[in-house]
Amino acid sequence: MNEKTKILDDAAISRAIKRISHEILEKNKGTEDLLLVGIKTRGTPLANRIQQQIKEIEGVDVETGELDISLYRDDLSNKDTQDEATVNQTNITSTVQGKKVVLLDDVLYTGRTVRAAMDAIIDLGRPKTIQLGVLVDRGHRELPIRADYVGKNIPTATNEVIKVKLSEVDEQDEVSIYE
Ligand SMILES: O=P(O)(O)OC[C@H]1O[C@H](OP(=O)(O)OP(=O)(O)O)[C@H](O)[C@@H]1O
Ligand SMILES: O=c1cc[nH]c(=O)[nH]1
Repeated sequence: MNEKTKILDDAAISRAIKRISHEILEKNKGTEDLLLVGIKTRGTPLANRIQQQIKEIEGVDVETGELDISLYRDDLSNKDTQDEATVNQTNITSTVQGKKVVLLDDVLYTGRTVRAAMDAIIDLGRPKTIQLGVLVDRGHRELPIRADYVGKNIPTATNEVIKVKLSEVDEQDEVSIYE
């Protein structure tokens, strides 16, 4: 698989995260009852960076949590492959009851990971709302799911793959498209 185009560099990723942080505050009219939940792997640093931004803007430490969801997809280019997402681990120490939960992930594609994440949250209690923020929306949804906050919409072909790198996990911040 070869890198075709670099879509976002570290400055662009940083700007997108700052914008999303402001949008979360605007939509929710502040920080009250917010709970940021990162979907592993790279949704976790995304949630932490947004938490840091919100702290800088509002001076408030918003609660965070983490979900580990595996997607069993053997071949991204094979449309007939049966994908299923299962929750491996839930690391959410605060209650979700009455919270405004913001799920955060690096890439939104079929929507199956987010569907599993919503099921996991609802198993824990009744949040007031569940919202979704992603760094990249690459299209090709298989479920009626959309993101409330999007870093960048990147129309893709099904044989392409979006790779997000974040320095907490990878050596650098970068979003590229591979073919
Ligand atoms: O909308 P979907 O079709 O569910 O795809 C999106 C998911 O796929 C990727 O996760 P991946 O399973 O590659 O795990 P990783 O984040 O740990 O690399 C990505 O990080 C999203 O969580
Ligand atoms: O292209 C894709 C599809 C799902 N998940 C990714 O990280 N990239």
